[in-house]
Amino acid sequence: MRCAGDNVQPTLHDAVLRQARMRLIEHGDCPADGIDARLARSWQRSLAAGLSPLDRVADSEHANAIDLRRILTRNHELLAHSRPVMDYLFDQVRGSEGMVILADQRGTLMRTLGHPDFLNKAQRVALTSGASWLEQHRGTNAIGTALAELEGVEIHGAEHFFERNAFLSCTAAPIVSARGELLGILDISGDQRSDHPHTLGLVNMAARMIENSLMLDASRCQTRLHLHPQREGIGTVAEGIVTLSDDGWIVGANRNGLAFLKLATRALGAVQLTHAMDVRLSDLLSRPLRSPDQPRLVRLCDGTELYVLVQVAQGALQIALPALVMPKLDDALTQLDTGDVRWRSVTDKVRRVLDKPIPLLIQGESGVGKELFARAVHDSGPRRSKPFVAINCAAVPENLIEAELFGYAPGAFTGARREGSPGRLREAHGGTLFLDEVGDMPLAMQARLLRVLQEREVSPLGGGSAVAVDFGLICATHCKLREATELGRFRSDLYYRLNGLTVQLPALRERTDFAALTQRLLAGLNPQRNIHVAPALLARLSAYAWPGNVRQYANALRTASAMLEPHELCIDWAHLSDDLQEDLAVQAAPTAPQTRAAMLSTAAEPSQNLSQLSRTAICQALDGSGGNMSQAARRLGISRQTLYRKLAALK
Ligand SMILES: Nc1ncnc2c1ncn2[C@@H]1O[C@H](COP(=O)(O)OP(=O)(O)OP(=O)(O)O)[C@@H](O)[C@H]1O
Repeated sequence: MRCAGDNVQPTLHDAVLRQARMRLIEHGDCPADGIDARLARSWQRSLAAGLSPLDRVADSEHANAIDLRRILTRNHELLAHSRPVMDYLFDQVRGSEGMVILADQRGTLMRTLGHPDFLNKAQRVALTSGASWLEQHRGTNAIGTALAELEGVEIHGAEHFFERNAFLSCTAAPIVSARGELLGILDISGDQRSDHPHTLGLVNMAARMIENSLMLDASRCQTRLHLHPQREGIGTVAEGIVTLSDDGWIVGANRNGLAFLKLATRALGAVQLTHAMDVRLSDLLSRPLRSPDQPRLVRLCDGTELYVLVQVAQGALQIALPALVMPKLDDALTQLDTGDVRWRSVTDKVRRVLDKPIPLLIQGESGVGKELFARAVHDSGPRRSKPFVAINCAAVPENLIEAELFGYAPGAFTGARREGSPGRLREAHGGTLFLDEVGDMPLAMQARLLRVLQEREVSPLGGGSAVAVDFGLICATHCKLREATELGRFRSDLYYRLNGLTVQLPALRERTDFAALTQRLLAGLNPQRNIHVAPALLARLSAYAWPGNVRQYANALRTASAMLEPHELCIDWAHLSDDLQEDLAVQAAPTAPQTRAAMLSTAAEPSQNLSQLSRTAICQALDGSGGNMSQAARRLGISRQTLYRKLAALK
């Protein structure tokens, strides 16, 4: 077995391998020494999955046509960017009767290109679209083992766990996104007699080409840095690529980008470029205006020199070059933007209507920040010096909402203030009226509101002359208002009046800026202290579903911050409340480090319900601690008593 980064070494000596294999078949165990450590780990994982070298694989490990179509649709971008590279790769291996394979992040084969002579043999061992090549289904194999080890691997002949795969020689490399998420696996397989020592290098390079192509496509509207220690390295497959948010955070990078800047994946979204490079952002971004296409020499903070070619996005110019281009755009909307793609696209749309009399309808689950966003819209627009009046339509009792909104004349009803009330709509005059949970407004009130919006004047309850009002209108709802109109719960004429521009804020579990958002929340909660979350915990938090969205997460961080000793700056398991610890523990504890996307997609698998996930996590923790209950409980982050309780519930 050879792995990425290894010097090309001779494969395992045949005799040692044969002996180890005999032991595997005859005694069902794997020798601790003599064979490559990664191979031993993989054989052990295969044994732990209950496989035996002479097994046949169940047909159920093959996606049906509908599932396969779903997988292909979900991965259409990966497939599109892989296609030219796979075709090129196939040209290179055509002579050696091999095949080129693309699998998704769960090891399901999505596209195979093969020599007709070899395809027949491949079909017999299910090297065909739809088949799962996860280690737990097919034992040690390049695709499954590359997924488990998250690096490029070669598996030759008898190194395969299943006897029936021993005629194969396979080489696979992971493909990861600019945010470090595992996207899929690229593989070259062939007859083991035609194995070539350079295949691992070829597959690794092809995977890098696919990653770069995906990244360049996805970052068309972002500021991008192309880096290399040599000027001529820029533009080659060996270049580093880094993307920046408009205010200078490093939000994406290919592997070489991270390596050149000496950063780990967890730095994405959490580190400003100026912390990695000894350069001012405005200086770096102004240079391309003067001399486009000219790389410049830049020093990292440790003195290392790199050539950098900058491709500037429009927004970044606005942020970084106030004097050169336009006034500084550091408003409330910018401050809320921590790099999530959907959040940013909502912000961009809203900016276009900021100074226009177009009502805004904000949709999103409870706690995603709809009111915060509405306030930021107000604070960033031309009405910012006038009042922002927020009314929660679900919270005001139905019999009071009319008086609350429209005001009333003196003595209009029993219990009313003697001097009357102007009502919240008039309070909002000149500024912005924010109607939260507008979908919960009683139908009678909807008719009155519609009249006010049409006539632009308010008549107080109990008489008095109508008063002209002028306000910007922002509404928010956690339900889809269009559906409420179809059910007759919301007037469609009012819906069309409110719905000038409708935007949907993403749920926390869908956001791609978890690390940056965490830093922003922590900075807001603890302005005097530079508190951060331990990287392993951050990965678990980012994989959690957060049903209460940012509200729930901000509260969890507030509590955890309060648990820190005065000298502590790092939030870890021990600082979380017990219920959150338990919630995090029941989400699957992966055997290999997985990324947020991989974990989310595992969580989204309908066949894996919560109790199955809980069972998996507990079994893995017990396995990993050799049955030691205290150790397993610590791994899961729960008490020993809770572990006993959960085990009893599983029986
Ligand atoms: N991007 C963010 N940065 C900082 N805090 C946030 C962010 N988003 C939400 N919050 C915090 O989360 C909490 C909920 O936000 P908000 O009230 O705006 O959500 P909402 O979507 O209007 O919720 P609901 O639908 O339940 O009214 C607030 O305490 C807010 O400060």
